[in-house]
Parts: sequence; C-alpha cells; structure tokens
Amino acid sequence: MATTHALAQAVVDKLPLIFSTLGVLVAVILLQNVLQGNPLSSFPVIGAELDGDEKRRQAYMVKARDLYVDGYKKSSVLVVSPKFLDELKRLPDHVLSFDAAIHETMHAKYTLIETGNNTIPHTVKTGLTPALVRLNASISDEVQEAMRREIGECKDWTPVHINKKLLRIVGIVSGRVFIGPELCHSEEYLDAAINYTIELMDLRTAVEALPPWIRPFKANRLPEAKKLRQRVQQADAFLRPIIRARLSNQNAQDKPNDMLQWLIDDQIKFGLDCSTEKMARLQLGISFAAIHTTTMTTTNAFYNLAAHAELAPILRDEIRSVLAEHDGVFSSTALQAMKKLDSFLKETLRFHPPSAGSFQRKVLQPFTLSNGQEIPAGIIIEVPAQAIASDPDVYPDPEKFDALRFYKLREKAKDDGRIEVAAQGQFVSVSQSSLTFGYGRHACPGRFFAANEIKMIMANCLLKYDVKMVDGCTERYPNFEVAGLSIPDPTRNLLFKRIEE
Ligand code: HEM
Repeated sequence: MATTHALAQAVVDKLPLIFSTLGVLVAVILLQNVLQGNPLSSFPVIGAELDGDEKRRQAYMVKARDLYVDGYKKSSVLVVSPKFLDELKRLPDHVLSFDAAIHETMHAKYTLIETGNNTIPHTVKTGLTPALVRLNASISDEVQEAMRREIGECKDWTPVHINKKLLRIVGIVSGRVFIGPELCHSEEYLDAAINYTIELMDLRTAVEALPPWIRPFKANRLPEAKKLRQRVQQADAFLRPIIRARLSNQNAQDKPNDMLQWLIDDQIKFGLDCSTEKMARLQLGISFAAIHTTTMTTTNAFYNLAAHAELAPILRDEIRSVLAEHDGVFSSTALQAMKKLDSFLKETLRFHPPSAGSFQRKVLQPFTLSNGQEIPAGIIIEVPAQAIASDPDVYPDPEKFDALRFYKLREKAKDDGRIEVAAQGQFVSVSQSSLTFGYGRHACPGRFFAANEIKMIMANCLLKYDVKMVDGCTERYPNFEVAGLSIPDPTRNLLFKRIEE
C-alpha cells in the first residue's frame, strides 16, 4: 500500500497541473473531514473497515473513485446523495458557500487566491457569454492560426505532444478573448497564463502536506510560496502597463472587446478596487479557472478520437455539412448544429470527469435535509458526480464509451416531444446526472465559451488532419487516477497527418 501511495504521490509531484480543475481538491478535504470524525462522529464513514485514519487517507489517494462509488451506493450523507441537490441549491451562500469551500481547500490564506469576489463569474456571465455570438469568428481565426503554428504541416505521420500543444493553443485562444489579439501571442502572457495555475497548485499541495499547526509558521516560507510570489510579481509587472493604458483610455469610443475591459468596466461600475494590482490578480484568476480545465477536457477528447478510429469520418461528415449550410462560418448556430460533435464531447466528460466529486460547498450554518438529517456547520459537502455518471440506472451500459450516446438521446427525446430532456443532452447542460460543470448558481459560467473553443479546436483538427495512436498502441492511453482526480496522461504523443485537400 505504501508503495502504491508513493507512486500516486510521485504522480502528484511530477504532474502538478493535474490539480488545476477549480475546486477538485475539495474532495480530499471532505474525506479528511469525514475521516477525522469530529464533528461528524454520527455519520457513516466510507472505508470504516480500514484500520485508522492514515490507512483511509492512503486508500483515498489511490482508489478514491471506488470509495465514492461505495459512498454513493450506501447513500452516505456528506458525500451527499444527488437527490438533495435541488434543496441544496436553494440554500443561500451564507448557509452553503462555494467561495468558503474554495478558500479552505485552496488554502487561500497562503496561496492568496482571490475568493469571495463575484467579479469574475459576473463578468463571464454578462460580458463574455453574450459576446460569443460576435466573437466566434475571431475565436475561430485564432484557433486556425494557433493550430497551424503549434501542430504544423505534418505532411507525413508526425508525433505531436498533444497536451503540451493544447496548453498553448488553449492559452492563445483564451487569451484572445481575455486580453486581446496582440497580447495573447506574447510568450510572457502565455507563460503566466499557463504556469500560474501549476505553481499555485504546487504551493497548495505543499501546504496540504504540512501538519495544520505548523502551517502558520512554515507555509509562507516554503520554496513553492516563494516561487508563486515571484510568478505573481512577474505577471503584475507584465500586466501593469497594459492595465494602466486601459484605465487611461476608459472614455474612448472604441474600447477593446475582451475580458480585461469588461472586468475594468464592471469594477468601475460597482465602485470596486480598480488598481493595477487588483486587475492583474483578476486576470490570473480567470486563467486559473479556464486554461487547464479546458486543456484537460480537450486532451481527453483527442485521446478518445485517436482510440476510436470509426469516429473521425462520422464527425468530419457532420462538420463539413453543417459548415456548408452556414457559409463556412463557425457561427453560434453552426456550432449548435454540430450535434454529433457535441455528443462526443459530452460523452468524453461523462466517461472522464476530471473529479469524482462535484458541487463542493462549505456549510457555514447548520441546516436539515428533507430526510431529517442534520448537517453541521464547518464541514464541506459534495455530490459523487463520477459515481452518478457510471450508474447503469442513469446511463445504460455506462462502461461503454458511446460517442453518439447524447446525440441519440437528444434525437429520441425530440421525436417524443420531450424538449427539456433533449436540451439536457447538450454539452453545456448541467443536471442532476451531468455534474462536471457543477450545479446551481455557481455552476461553471465559462462552459459556453469552453464549449465553443473546444468544438472549434476539434472541428478544425478534423478538417485538416488525420489523428491516430502511435505505432504499436491499440488502446486509449489510461488516465491517471489520483485522489479522486482523473488526469489525461500529459506525456503522450499522438500521430497527426495532414489531409490532402
Ligand atoms: C471544460 C472546461 C471547464 C470545466 C470542466 C469547468 C468546471 C468548473 C466547475 C466544476 C466549477 C465549479 C462549479 C460548482 O461547484 O457548481 C467551475 C466554476 C467556475 N468556472 Fe469553470 N470549468 C471549465 C472552463 C471554464 C472557463 C473556460 C472559464 C472562464 C471563461 C471558467 C470559469 C469559471 C468560474 C469563474 C467559476 C466560478 C463560478 C462562481 O464562482 O460562481 N470555467 N468550473
């Protein structure tokens, strides 16, 4: 067991970016809270048969997903049954808090991650999502250009380190929308956008490894803390003149159309801190939420595409015929019409959810569930998303990767006149059985942008390249499963070959 634990730990150490999904670590804390017993001694404990907290902690590191499935079957309470989601989502933030969960699990006291600030989700909802209709054309141009530069010609079968390339492609394309067409290509910007998350998660992991009582004395002196401070200083130095220029251009008619501008506009509108430091922090915050989450999902999709050779022709046919009907433009309606591609991506999320848990929230005030169960303040709760996604009563034949599962479900629901069910089968839909983007008022506001970006990357790739596993490899690369997380192996190559036009 110790060796397996060490192995899992080595994966964690080697691949710090694996912890990049917002909130995924809450699960670790939850289980620790549960396992420490107090104040939860009256609750059933998953892994009670294991002898002692340390053994349970080790089991969590290497087989957390089994523990979640176990908890799901037993309807354990702190890993809460999804049947309570609707009543939970109605509780106000001062009772059940998303921000407080992030603050605790991300060790915000030491990592200095911004929490309790509604600016980013508000700006994503009111600035970015409504702007997608007019931004899609420029996002699509950026995707094409980034793929041309990062993937290259590939006249013959060429190995491509896909996760590494996708980090840059997603960084550039997201950067176009976050900070504008010139700066998104700057290596300094990309370095900060990609590595801030990795270094933040390194520090978070290092703090977590310290016994709690030592943290106030040692956490700020950890080498990881120093590295993160340097990263933030560098990012500040890079962003400051840009932000200053924007602030002095506030009254111009032709203000830029990007997140940085919308964030500045919102801060001013609500009379909030608009200092260059604050704005630089918000930019890092948006990179943290967006870049690695989107890259991991797209990497999973590429591994699935390469491992299922039958898929490419089906998806390519759909993309070609939809584009032919939309003047060759990746408009919002064209993207929505690519239902097989949408289904393939949703099945990718179902089959490889980044985290075993979802809807992580901290209980700030005690409350009682409709079954009479009292939930004490001070703990973190969550829902076993991955166990739901692999429940045969929810998804028939759950062990099968069925790329067209949601396409067929949507078509059937449409034929039966069940419009709501059809809508729930979309990539961006959240429901009690689709929890990868969370649930309720804090469900990921960036998912509409992520969906467009990922679809454009996959569609552009399918139109230009054939993709396959490297020679001698017939199976999909397995994901790393560590502490409830599922991470596509970031070290692997796929083979790319340009399609003759
Ligand atoms: C496939 C990619 C992505 C995945 C899987 C993902 C997943 C998540 C999850 C699980 C949450 C927590 C929701 C909850 O607990 O209810 C979340 C929150 C959030 N996400 Fe995403 N996300 C993705 C992409 C993005 C992008 C591209 C952006 C920005 C453009 C973004 C911005 C945010 C923000 C701001 C929050 C916090 C919401 C709040 O405070 O209310 N995400 N995301």
